[in-house]
Amino acid sequence: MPSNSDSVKVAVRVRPFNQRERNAGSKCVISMNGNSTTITDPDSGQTKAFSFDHSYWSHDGFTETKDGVYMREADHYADQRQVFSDLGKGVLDNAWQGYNAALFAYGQTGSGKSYSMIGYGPNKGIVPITCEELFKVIESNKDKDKQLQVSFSMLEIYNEKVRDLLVKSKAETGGLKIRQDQKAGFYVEGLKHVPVRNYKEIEKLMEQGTVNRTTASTNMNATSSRSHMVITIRFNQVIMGADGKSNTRSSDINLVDLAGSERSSSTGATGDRLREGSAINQSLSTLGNVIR
Ligand SMILES: Nc1ncnc2c1ncn2[C@@H]1O[C@H](COP(=O)(O)OP(=O)(O)OP(=O)(O)O)[C@@H](O)[C@H]1O
Repeated sequence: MPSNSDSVKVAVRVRPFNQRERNAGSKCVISMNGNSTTITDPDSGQTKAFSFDHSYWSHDGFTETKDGVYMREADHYADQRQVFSDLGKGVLDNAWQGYNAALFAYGQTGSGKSYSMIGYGPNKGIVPITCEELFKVIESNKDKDKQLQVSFSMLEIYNEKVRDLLVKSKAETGGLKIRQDQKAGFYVEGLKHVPVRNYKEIEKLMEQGTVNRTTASTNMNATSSRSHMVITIRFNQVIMGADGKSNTRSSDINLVDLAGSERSSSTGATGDRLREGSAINQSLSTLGNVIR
């Protein structure tokens, strides 16, 4: 990360109630003011405020068009574009300067991670908007001495096993190996990095990967992701020098949609779902330790 910006930024987002919460007559205990998020204990009325780099209110203040687009109606509503402008854009700017960047979506199951990262239907999330914006700039490049190359990979970690989401067949056992190289750092052996020439190609790969990703319905979320997903956009800028030698500036943008933490009593998980849930919770707590 460049030294003139904070190396870590944290944002929270509150989504609208889902059907289950509406049926239960739930009351919203979160309020937001600027970057501050306040939680109120519904019994005692006690409040606790937290400050983040961004607090996004997406609970209400919008209408849904007949095409299914969530449109801002009130000023306080944070739409997908705004979340991209604050978070995805910084990641892109860093990539242009040759820095690696990572964006994680973390939260309880059903809290809206996949919605923010990938999006549903016409409400595109950070990942597709970032890719779209990247290619807009690439396509406007008129510098003949600068070649811009992009490749795309997409993997999931399901029950502690790494699987390439751009490969259709689900290997019964095994999974890809994570290795460490002195120069390249950590990498996944055998993972496909597909060269892409335009946004349409990325969109197609992303659709394919999303279909291959393991999801299932639980009591908490009808479209619950049962795996952690990592999309890597590798961006190379090959710059021709006056001496005829080329210089490559390379950066990886890692976009991570984690599986949600869950309580088996709330998700109603048994069998496979329970096994997945316990792998998810264990790996999230390990990730927490690593970050700490
Ligand atoms: N900001 C939002 N605006 C409107 N709807 C949202 C928003 N965030 C989430 N939703 C809706 O809430 C539901 C759950 O969201 P999502 O699938 O993104 O959760 P998740 O955190 O990825 O869950 P899991 O960890 O179980 O995969 C979806 O139907 C999604 O469309």
